[in-house]
Amino acid sequence: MAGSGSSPMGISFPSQYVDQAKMGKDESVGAGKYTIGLGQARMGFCMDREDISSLHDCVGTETIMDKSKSGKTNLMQLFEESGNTDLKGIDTTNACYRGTAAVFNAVNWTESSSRDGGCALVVAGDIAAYATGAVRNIALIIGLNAPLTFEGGLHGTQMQYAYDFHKPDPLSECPIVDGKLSIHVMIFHSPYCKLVQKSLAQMMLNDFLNDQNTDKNSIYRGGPRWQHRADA
Ligand SMILES: CC(=O)SCCNC(=O)CCNC(=O)[C@H](O)C(C)(C)COP(=O)(O)OP(=O)(O)OC[C@H]1O[C@@H](n2cnc3c(N)ncnc32)[C@H](O)[C@@H]1OP(=O)(O)O
Repeated sequence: MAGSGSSPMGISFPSQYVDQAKMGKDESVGAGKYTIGLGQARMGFCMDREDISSLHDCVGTETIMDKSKSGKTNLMQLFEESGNTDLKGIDTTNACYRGTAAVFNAVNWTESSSRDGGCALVVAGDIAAYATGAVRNIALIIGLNAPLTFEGGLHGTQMQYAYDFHKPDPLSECPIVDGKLSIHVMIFHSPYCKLVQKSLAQMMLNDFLNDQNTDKNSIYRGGPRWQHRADA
């Protein structure tokens, strides 16, 4: 069986955004804090007429609409015309990891005996219903013989107890986020672009350091330049 993975993929952002260079100037911290330091040009946000469902959220989410109704039921409206009600799966709700978990669940289902033909659809979205953060939504179709395949057994997981998201104030609708702690404990995630670049760079450096090949300097052309980081 050829590996399962993603075929078509779509990503959407709300049309409203805060220009990050302007925000830096307005806050008197300098344009570079957001554009260079956090690596982002625009930060999208929802208007008061939008919620996670208007972004077509379903399987993996951090944000449950009205904290009750499942996003999956909203997505089912897309299948009414075809009369297809036979769609398994439910919302997977968790902080940053919910979309990734939904993708792994879809890959596992695709490769399992539960699969009865067809593909899995993963729709992951987040409207960042807390004090700081950006809005995004992504949809993937997971199936067999996909051009972008997942290599089974090659991903690792690290889970630990942490208090970066919590809700100590019952009068507050939104949780409190300790951003510094969050980016420290969730090593490889994407609240802003620069963290993704840094995470990939660290991964490449680890690969370089662990590589036993004698000619690794030619394989990782930038590697030796960063050796000092490991030596420090
Ligand atoms: C579902 C989820 O995604 S959960 C994610 C939840 N977390 C979030 O949403 C994160 C929310 N954001 C935050 O908490 C904060 O904005 C943080 C933690 C990302 C940044 O903290 P702040 O104190 O505001 O910024 P800080 O002073 O650390 O500056 C950020 C970077 O910009 C750099 N910087 C600051 N000013 C400038 C400037 N003028 N020019 C260039 N770079 C600058 C800093 O050196 C720093 O770089 P570094 O991280 O490589 O050290």
